[in-house]
Amino acid sequence: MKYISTRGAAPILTFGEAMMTGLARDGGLYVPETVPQMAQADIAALAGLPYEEVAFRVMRPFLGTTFTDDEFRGLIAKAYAGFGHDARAPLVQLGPNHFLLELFHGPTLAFKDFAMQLIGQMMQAALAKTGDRITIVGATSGDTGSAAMEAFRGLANVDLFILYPHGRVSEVQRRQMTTPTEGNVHALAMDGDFDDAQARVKDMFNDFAFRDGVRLAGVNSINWARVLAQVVYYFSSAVSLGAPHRAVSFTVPTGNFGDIFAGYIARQMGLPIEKLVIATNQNDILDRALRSGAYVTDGVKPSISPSMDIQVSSNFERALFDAYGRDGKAVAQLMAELKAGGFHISQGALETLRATFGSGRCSEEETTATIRTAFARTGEVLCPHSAVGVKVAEEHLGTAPMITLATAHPAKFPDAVEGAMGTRPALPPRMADLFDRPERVTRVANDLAALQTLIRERIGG
Ligand SMILES: Cc1ncc(COP(=O)(O)O)c(C=O)c1O
Ligand SMILES: N[C@@H](CCOP(=O)(O)O)C(=O)O
Repeated sequence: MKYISTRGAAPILTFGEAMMTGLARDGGLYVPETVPQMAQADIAALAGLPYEEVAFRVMRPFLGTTFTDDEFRGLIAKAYAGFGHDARAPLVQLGPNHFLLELFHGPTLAFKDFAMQLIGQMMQAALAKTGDRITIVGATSGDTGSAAMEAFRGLANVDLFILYPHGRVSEVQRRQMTTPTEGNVHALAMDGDFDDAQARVKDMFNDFAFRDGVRLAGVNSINWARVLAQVVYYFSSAVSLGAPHRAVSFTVPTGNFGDIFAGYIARQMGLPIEKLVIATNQNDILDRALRSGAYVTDGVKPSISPSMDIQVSSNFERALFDAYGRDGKAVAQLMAELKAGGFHISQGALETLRATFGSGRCSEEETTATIRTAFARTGEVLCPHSAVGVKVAEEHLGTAPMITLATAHPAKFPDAVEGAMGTRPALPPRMADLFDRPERVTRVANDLAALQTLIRERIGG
């Protein structure tokens, strides 16, 4: 199993190498050279299996020889042992043909835990074999950072730096990142928005002297292993609603396009998915791009669903790579144009994208109204991101059952939920003292050289 870059000019890697590499050295993102196919009988056989076994069967073909089967089963078991629901990703019914996939029962209450807990286990296992020490730098709009802190805190051979946009994450998210006491994890509150933070992380990867000097690794969804782990719950949920004998659709609250791209991979593997619907908040660049063909940034607007306040949607590059017939040069050209503000998707590529993806946008007012009405109708308390998904899904209901991804727990965004319903959702008991724990955070400027100096000093390099 080999991995190639979306820009076509980086070394071809194995799964294990791609996981430890993060961003490709030509600035692109790694994707499988060919996507393994799952036969209909093998998909049907997933019905009724524990989540961990589904995870093993779905991901195994992508791994090559990186882990033995026994090792991989052990890592999966450890990754999901701390989840607060036996089903790991339970489905609840919202309406006659509409289901909600609750992805917030992991340790930090967001879907990121599904991949981050596993990647934490896989990276530790890989590092134990080589004896290497790595520096992970990640950008977050709130959830990736908290999930990464939880997965990597206290590890002897990893230093983790998380850049989050100062003042633009919820208080619960911030405290999840600033209250871990372990010395190997570092919360950095940066001037700017998420796109700035993500750009600085990519700059660090593209500075080879720095990258090689600190042994840089990434845990954002630039890392293929992150995307792969998220493919699993598309299978587990679709099968429980009758796949492969019945097709389903998904609506995915979208920002960096990693989660919905995992659904795209599930579809490529053979899971019968009719439509994958991109749901955006007022940062609606992906919805506009799908409608008009113009992918043009116009500045991040802070919203009540802050984790999706993104304009430079990193993983869209992976979808463009396929839509352009896997032409790395064409993708490199589009990404160069994006640096200058935007690009136009060719008519052929746009039609290819539209054959798989639908899209919709949810305003701030609609998000608030959806939290309120969904609770009144179903008793389900939605986080604002999940509400964006539910609102857009309702506009796309068809004959196939619709599964909307509930990407975070409402207690991570108590202000938005209180604004809609008048009551504040409570944190789980294990986090009840989150607001009493001391915070540790460094304010940093949006300045690449200064960030690199800080990281080198902290790791003693
Ligand atoms: C709660 C929540 N919902 C949705 C998203 C969007 O997911 P993606 O960036 O994979 O599109 C994020 C951020 O990634 C998130 O944290
Ligand atoms: N919404 C994300 C943004 C980063 O996305 P990633 O999937 O690329 O890590 C967050 O919560 O940080």
